[in-house]
Amino acid sequence: MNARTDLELIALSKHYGDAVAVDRIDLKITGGSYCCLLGPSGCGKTSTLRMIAGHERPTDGNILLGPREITDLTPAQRGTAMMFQSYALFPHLTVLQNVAFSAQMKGVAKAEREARAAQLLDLVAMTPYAQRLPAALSGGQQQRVALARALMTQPQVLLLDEPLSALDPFLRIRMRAELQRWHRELGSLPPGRPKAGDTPSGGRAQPDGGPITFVHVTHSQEEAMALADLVVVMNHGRIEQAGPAREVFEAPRTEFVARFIGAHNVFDTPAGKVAVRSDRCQLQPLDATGSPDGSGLPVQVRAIEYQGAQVQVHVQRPGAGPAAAADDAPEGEDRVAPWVVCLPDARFFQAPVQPGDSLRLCWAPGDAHALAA
Ligand SMILES: Nc1ncnc2c1ncn2[C@@H]1O[C@H](COP(=O)(O)OP(=O)(O)OP(=O)(O)O)[C@@H](O)[C@H]1O
Repeated sequence: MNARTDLELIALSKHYGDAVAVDRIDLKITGGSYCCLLGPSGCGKTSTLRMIAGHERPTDGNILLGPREITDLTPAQRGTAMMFQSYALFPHLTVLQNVAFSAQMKGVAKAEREARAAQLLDLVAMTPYAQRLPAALSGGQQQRVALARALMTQPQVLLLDEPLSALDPFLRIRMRAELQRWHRELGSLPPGRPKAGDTPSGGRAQPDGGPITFVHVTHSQEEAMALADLVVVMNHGRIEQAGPAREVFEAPRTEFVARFIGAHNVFDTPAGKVAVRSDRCQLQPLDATGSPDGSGLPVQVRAIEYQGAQVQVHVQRPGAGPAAAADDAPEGEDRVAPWVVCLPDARFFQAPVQPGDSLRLCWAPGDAHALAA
């Protein structure tokens, strides 16, 4: 990786009056990687992104891009570009003119800026729409144009604020694959030939057609896991955990991460709280001995959800009423009971269970992952 383009946040904070939106976060994002900032509403993701972009002034801390301190630079000087949630295209300009606009403002010659804009429209598969106005495009098409426009400044870091949230679920999944492909292909694009005087002080983005870093804000764990090399889980302005998607899923550090990333159950044990993946939990007859180490607890089936390839069995402590179950459900999750056992459909239908059945929920000791207190 190109050490020149690592993005580093050092003790970065943002306060709005008395409210602490971002609380002394430290984060290093390797140049060329795909990073997702993930967390519930209000956890400080957008504030962090806006500070990197230069749209929000940090209360404290520093931002480095490669060897450059960019904390106090203007957005245009940083080597970053932001793609906004509302694609904010100019309605009276064609697609090509929208993409070429920033270069036009900098005085880049028409032929040169349109050649670069055409190259980016090709990347996002929008060449046939170059002469259309934004109003004649679908949401997904507008998003592609917005992306091409952000890339026109040849940023070292592309900042994406909930880029898929306005799309329908099918398009969202398609665009996920597209984002991955664009991220991969951008590093191999020729850098273009900006005119002398066209470059911001301190260096030009993608100076050698090198890797581009994507920083993508989302509240969807599924999106983050599908896209990111580096998943950064935030809560109350702090980073709860940062690591590769698989590491965060396999070894959530805290109860918050285990619950937010989903597909985990959290249990109180004499040794402290542990997380166990829902697909590693098992249901046995109540009189079974449980796990080899004797772990496991009596539960009652509360609901069953058939999901095709798998079946989710929602369970709770025996006798706990619906209200108790709802209280136990983690914030932001719509579970009907505190724990979920996720079974392959074939296994479930070999020995189906019913709501009201009393069973033992257990797990292998090696599948229990200790959580930080
Ligand atoms: N301009 C502002 N003035 C005052 N408080 C703000 C401002 N912008 C954000 N906040 C507060 O800072 C906290 C973090 O907000 P931020 O937008 O960074 O969170 P987020 O994780 O991006 O949330 P969402 O997913 O809802 O966009 C929230 O409590 C929010 O209300």
